[in-house]
Amino acid sequence: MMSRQPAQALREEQSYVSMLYDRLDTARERAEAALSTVFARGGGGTRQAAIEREVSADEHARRVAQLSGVERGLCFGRIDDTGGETYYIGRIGLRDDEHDSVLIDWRAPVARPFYVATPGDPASLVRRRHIHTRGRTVTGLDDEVFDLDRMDESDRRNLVGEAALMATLRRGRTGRMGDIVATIQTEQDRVIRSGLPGALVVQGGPGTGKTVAALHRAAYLLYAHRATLERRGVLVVGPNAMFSRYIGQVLPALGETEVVLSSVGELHAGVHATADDEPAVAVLKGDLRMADVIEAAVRDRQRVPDGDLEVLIDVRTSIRGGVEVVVERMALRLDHGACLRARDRARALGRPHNLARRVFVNKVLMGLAVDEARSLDRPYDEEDLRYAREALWQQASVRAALEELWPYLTPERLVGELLSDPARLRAATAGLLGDEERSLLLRRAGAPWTVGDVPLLDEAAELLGQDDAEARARERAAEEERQDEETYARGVLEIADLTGMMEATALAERHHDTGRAVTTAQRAAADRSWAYGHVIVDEAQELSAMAWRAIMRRIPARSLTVVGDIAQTGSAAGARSWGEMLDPYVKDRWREERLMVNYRTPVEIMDVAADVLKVVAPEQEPPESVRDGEARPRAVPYRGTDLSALVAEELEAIGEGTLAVLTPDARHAETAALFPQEADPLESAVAVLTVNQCKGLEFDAVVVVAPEEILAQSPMGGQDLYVAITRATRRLTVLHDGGLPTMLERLAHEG
Ligand SMILES: Nc1ncnc2c1ncn2[C@@H]1O[C@H](COP(=O)(O)OP(=O)(O)OP(=O)(O)O)[C@@H](O)[C@H]1O
Repeated sequence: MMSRQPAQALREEQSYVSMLYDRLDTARERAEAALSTVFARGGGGTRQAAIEREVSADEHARRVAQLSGVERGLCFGRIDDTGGETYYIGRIGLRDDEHDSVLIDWRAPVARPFYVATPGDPASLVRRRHIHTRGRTVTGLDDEVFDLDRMDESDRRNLVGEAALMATLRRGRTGRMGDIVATIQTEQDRVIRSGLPGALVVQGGPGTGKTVAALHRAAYLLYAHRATLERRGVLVVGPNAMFSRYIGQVLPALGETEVVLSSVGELHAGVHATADDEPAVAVLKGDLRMADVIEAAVRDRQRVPDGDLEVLIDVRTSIRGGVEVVVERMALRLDHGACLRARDRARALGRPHNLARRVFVNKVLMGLAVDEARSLDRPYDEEDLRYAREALWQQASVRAALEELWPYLTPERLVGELLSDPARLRAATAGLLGDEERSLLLRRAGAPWTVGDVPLLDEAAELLGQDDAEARARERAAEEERQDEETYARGVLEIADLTGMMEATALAERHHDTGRAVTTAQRAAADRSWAYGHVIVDEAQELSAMAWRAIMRRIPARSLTVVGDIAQTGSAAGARSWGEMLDPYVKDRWREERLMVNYRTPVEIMDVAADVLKVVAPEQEPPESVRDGEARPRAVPYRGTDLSALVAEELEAIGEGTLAVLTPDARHAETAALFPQEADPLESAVAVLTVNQCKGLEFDAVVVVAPEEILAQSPMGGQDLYVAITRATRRLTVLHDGGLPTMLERLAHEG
C-alpha cells in the first residue's frame, strides 16, 4: 500500500516533518540549558530564593520530560480548510522563531475538525490527511477528501487513501496501551472534550475505547483548564497496579507527566492491597453501613472506667546499687462523673479522635493533679497545677490508664483490632449488623489487607485525624496563605455552582498545601487529604459504595469522569446501575455518554461474547465490532490437549504480538507454573492471569481455561466470562474441562 504513495506528496510532508523535529530539538536543548543554569546557580540565598529556584527547576524539568515524551509520532495529521489555510496537528504545539504556529496541539480548538469532520458534516474541511511516521521518517499518508472541487490539480494527483483507523487497529499489541491521538473517532472526541465541571459517565461495551478516551480526556482537560488543574492535579483510579502500568505510557506520550495513577487498593498511603475478599465479605465491606461501624468503633475507643478512675503513681524513688527503685507509691482518684464529663467535653468539640484526645488527656490530668494536691494537703494555683500535670504525664501508670481510655490510634490499628477482636467487633456493630454478618468480618490478627479494607482504612483516617504538632505549627505560620486559599476556594465553589453545599473554609482546608518542594502530582500522591481538581475512575463498575465514599472525599468540587461498563461488573460489591452509586453524591448532576463501537474484538469473537451477554445482562446492547477476524474462535476439550503445545501454536500464529492464558482463580497457580512468569505478568511472553486481573487489558491471542469454573466461582461468573472473551484482538481459544457451557454453544459449530 505504502509503495503506491505519490512520491512527491511524501517528499513534501517529509520536509515539513523534519523541520518540526528540528524545532523540537531546539526547544529541548533550550529547556535543558535552562535547567542546567538553575542548578549551576547553586544552593545559596534566602529561603524565598531557594523556593523560587525549586519552582523554576521543577518547571524546566517538566518541560524537558514533556518534550522527550512526544518524540514518537510528533506530527500525525494535517487539515486543509475551505479558507485556504493548512494546519499540521501534533502531540504538542510548536512555534517558529517568528512565533508563528508551525504545529497545532491536538487539543486546541483549531485541531477539532481533524477529529469530527465527516463526509456529511465536513466542519469546513477540504481534506484531512493522516501522516504515518516511523522514527522521524514519513512512511505513508492517508487522505480523506471532503470537497474535491476545491482541490487544485496537483493536490488531486497526490491523493492517497487507506483508512488510518483500520491500519492502526491491525497492528500487533505490545503489552502496553498506546495513544490514539491520530485516530480519535467523533463519538470519542465528544467524551474527550466534554466540559470540566460535574460528573461525566462514559458507559460502553468492551473495546469501545473508554479507557483510552478517558486518558486523552485527562490530557485535554490539563490543556484546556491548566490554571485550575495544574495546582490541584488529576487522579486516575484504575482496577489494580498492573493496569496502571499497562496505561502508564499513554499520558507521557501526549506530553502530560503530571497525572497520579492509582487503584482503590493503593488509595491509603503505606498500604498496597491486592487480595480480594470472598464475595459475601466484599459485599459487606463495601456496604455504606460500614461507615457507621467504623464510627462506632472509634467511639468505642473513647471510654470511661466503670467506677472511679484510680492510678498508683510513684512518689519517691531512690538509687540502690545503680538501679532506680520506687520507695513510695500513692493512689490518685478521679470520680466517675468527672471522667464522663472529660469524655463528653472532648467529644463535643467534633474534632477527630486523635486531636480530641488532647482535651481528654488534659482534663483527666488536671483532675488527677487536683486530687494529688488535695491528698498532700498542698495549696495550689494554676502554675502549680500545670507543673503537676506535666509530672503526671511522665508517669508510666498514668500514661497506661489514658492509653486504655482514649488511645492514640492509627487507621491500621483501629481497623486491624476491630476485625480481629470478637469483643470489639461486637461492640462496634451492635444494632448495625447481624451475627452472621459479624462472623463474615472476623479474621485473624495480622492478616494482609484486602482491597475492600482500604475504604475502611480511609474512613478511619478521616475520623481519627493526625495529631501532628509540628505540622500544625507550620499551618499557623501559613495562616495568611490559607486566607488566600479561602478566597480561591470561594471562586471554585462559584464556578462549580456548589455554594451552599460546602463551606469555603472546609474546601480551603482540603485545598491547603504545605510547600512547593515537589511537583503537584508528588505532593498529591503523598497527601491523603489532597483535593484533586479532577478524578477519572476507570472500570468504575467494580467500585463498592464505600470505595465511592473514599474517592468522593478526594473531589470536593465533584469534577469527575466515571468510565465503565455495567455489563462487566465482576465484583459482587460493584455497581448494578450508575445512578445507584452516583446519586448520593451528584444527584441530577451527572451526564452520560455512550460509546457503541468496539475497536478491539473482531466480529466473530464478539458474536460469542454477545451470546454470553444475552444471558448475564440481556438489557445491554453488545457494541458493534469494526474488525473482521483472521481466525475463527474455537473450543477445545481440556483433557487430551497439551496446553503448552497449544500455546506454542498460538504464539506462532500471531507472530509479533501478545498472548494471555486466562484462568479461574483455583487454576491460576498450576497454569502459571507451566509458563515462565516475570514479576510483571505483562512482561512475560505468555501472561497467565485470573479473570479478575485481566480487566481492562487486551492481547492478540487469548486462551480461556475452564469457562465452566469461571461461571461457577462467583455470583458474577457470567460477567467474568464476558470480560475474558472480549480481551482478544485476533484469536480466541476456549479450553473447556467437561461440557461446553450452553452460552458458548456457538463455539461448538465454529472452527
Ligand atoms: N479511535 C481509536 N483509534 C485507534 N484505536 C482505538 C481507538 N479507540 C479505541 N482503540 C483501541 O481499542 C482498544 C480498546 O480500547 P480500550 O481499552 O480503551 O477499551 P475499553 O472500552 O476501555 O475496553 P474494556 O471495557 O473492555 O476494558 C485499544 O487497543 C485502543 O487503543
